[in-house]
Amino acid sequence: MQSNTKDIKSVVKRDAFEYPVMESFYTIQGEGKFQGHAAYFIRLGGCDVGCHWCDVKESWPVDTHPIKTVAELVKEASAHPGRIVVITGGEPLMHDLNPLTEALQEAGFRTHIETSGVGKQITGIWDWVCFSPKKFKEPNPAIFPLVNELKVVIFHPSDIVWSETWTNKLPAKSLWLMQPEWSKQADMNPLIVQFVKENPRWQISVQTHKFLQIP
Ligand SMILES: C[S@@+](CC[C@H](N)C(=O)[O-])C[C@H]1O[C@@H](n2cnc3c(N)ncnc32)[C@H](O)[C@@H]1O
Ligand SMILES: Nc1nc2[nH]cc(C(=O)O)c2c(=O)[nH]1
Ligand code: SF4
Ligand SMILES: [Mg+2]
Repeated sequence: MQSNTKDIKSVVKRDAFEYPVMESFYTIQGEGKFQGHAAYFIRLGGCDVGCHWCDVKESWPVDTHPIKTVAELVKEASAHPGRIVVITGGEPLMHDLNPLTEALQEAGFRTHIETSGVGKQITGIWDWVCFSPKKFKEPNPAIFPLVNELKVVIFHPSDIVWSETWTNKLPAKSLWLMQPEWSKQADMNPLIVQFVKENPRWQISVQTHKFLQIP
């Protein structure tokens, strides 16, 4: 009885936990292994990594976005039939993702994250971790054993060589993807195609949602 009361209290507290949310939307995962699958995206505000080619710079401020609770986010996601929730940003690891991911999994969702790995702590319970390291800020090495897919954005030919510096840190089963920076496709695609043909452990990820003109 005592412990039951305590459990209810901790769930109420968890469901009241708050996040800054730039936007949330039901769409098709455009990138990586789950490309083509329906998913609910939650884009949290806040990022201090500073990628000059970032396609969502509006997400960078941490304190200008509407605040939502775990309960509100789970309810919104539950309004759609898809059972994957992708937590992205901004840099989602700026926040404690344990309350949100715990509640989402309890509600029957798969929890996926898009992250640069930059954060003091690696929080959350994950079914799929997409790790996209950046030259502009070192990731927290605690993420390495959790990585399911490495996704390196290729802006310059030197990024192809740099991509290979990450692979030996990651689980043997992880997928290795190169994704052309959106504005550099004409120059980077031929190089990536050539590289993957010669190094078939690697795969290409393109931002298919942008071709489909969906969020
Ligand atoms: C906007 S970020 C948010 C999540 C996290 N901050 C990160 O960088 O992984 C989501 C994904 O988009 C990629 N991305 C951002 N801008 C891009 C661009 N201009 N071209 C290609 N990929 C891009 C990131 O590398 C990341 O894999
Ligand atoms: N459709 C769609 N797929 C995505 N995959 C990763 C995205 C992201 O911005 O994290 C993204 C996005 O913004 N839209
Ligand atoms: S880490 Fe992600 S959100 Fe932050 S600037 Fe880079 S691409 Fe954008
Ligand atoms: Mg995006």
